[in-house]
Amino acid sequence: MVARVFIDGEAGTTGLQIRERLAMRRDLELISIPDESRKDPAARADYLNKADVAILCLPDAAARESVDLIENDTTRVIDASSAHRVAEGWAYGFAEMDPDQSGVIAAAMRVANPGCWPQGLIASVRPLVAADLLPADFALSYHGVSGYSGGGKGMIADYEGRGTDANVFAPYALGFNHKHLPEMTEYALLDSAPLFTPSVGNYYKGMLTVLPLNLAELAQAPTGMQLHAALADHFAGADNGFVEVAPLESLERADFLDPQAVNDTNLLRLHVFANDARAQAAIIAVYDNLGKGASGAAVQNLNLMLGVDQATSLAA
Ligand SMILES: NC(=O)C1=CN([C@@H]2O[C@H](COP(=O)(O)OP(=O)(O)OC[C@H]3O[C@@H](n4cnc5c(N)ncnc54)[C@H](OP(=O)(O)O)[C@@H]3O)[C@@H](O)[C@H]2O)C=CC1
Ligand SMILES: CC(=O)N[C@@H](CCC(=O)OP(=O)(O)O)C(=O)O
Repeated sequence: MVARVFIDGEAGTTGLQIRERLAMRRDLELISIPDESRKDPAARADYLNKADVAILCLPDAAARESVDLIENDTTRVIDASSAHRVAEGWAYGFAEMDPDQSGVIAAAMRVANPGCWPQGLIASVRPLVAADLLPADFALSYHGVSGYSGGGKGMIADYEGRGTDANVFAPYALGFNHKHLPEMTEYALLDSAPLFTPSVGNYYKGMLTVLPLNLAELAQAPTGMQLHAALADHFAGADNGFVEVAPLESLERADFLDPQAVNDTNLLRLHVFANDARAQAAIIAVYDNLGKGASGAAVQNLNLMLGVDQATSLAA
């Protein structure tokens, strides 16, 4: 059976990228709403209800509306917005998060695609808490830089309008209340939210996140080798995994740490750096905000839900 896939919000940044990634697929039929009715709830309801899988690439309120417009019990949903990431009845769409998470996604009717910032944190922290190397109440800070496409069409137009006059590096969320905090706390297995200071750079896409670890605060500080081994073991077992762990390093400079290093792929690459004598370490994640951070992850989840092999179908 050829699955019918509807992208609600296909004219947006994430939606367009998903459409491009699916354009050559013969195992599914992309059903597209006419441009003039793309914001008409009645027309959207029609497409949502005739789709086998609906991928929501919308602001949160519109994504909630789409779910309410589904009247049957057959349309499966992948929501790229942050509306349902900690909601009851939704599977969290980070397939490599746990060994059985890809199976949970494969069986789900409702999948919440992860936020771009949470993925770097969850990949860096969850395996360490699960392995008892970090306590759940450890005070963490987390920062990083994202290309401006992370803010969607509005931010793209703003940055491209200002060109080289736009800030090269712009910290934000300095009210310390970013909307990703609940999702980060829950799936990184933390007792409370990290101190999160994201920033936007004046380039289109690609992310680099940093989790500094002041391990001297722990009675039993894990070594860099222990941190690295826990992450490498965790992600070595992931089915269809797109998380890679680079070799353990202790470097003054690392030119390969470029937020754009894995653009146009679905990879999330983790790097571990440590100085055991000081009991200090940092875990750095590099990924494409429109790849593993959004559209690539949505296609990965779609493949899991349709039982399609990632290697042959996820071109990126
Ligand atoms: N960009 C990224 O890196 C990431 C984005 N996401 C999430 O994905 C979702 C989409 O983001 P993104 O693609 O960046 O955003 P964009 O602003 O680029 O696209 C959103 C699209 O939704 C359309 N839209 C808005 N309201 C409605 C409505 N009521 N009915 C139908 N369509 C509507 C917009 O229309 P119009 O074209 O007229 O504005 C636009 O085309 C968001 O929830 C975002 O938070 C998640 C992870 C990363
Ligand atoms: C650079 C930038 O502004 N990024 C967005 C997050 C993009 C993303 O992850 O989207 P969701 O919010 O749907 O998860 C922000 O921080 O709000």
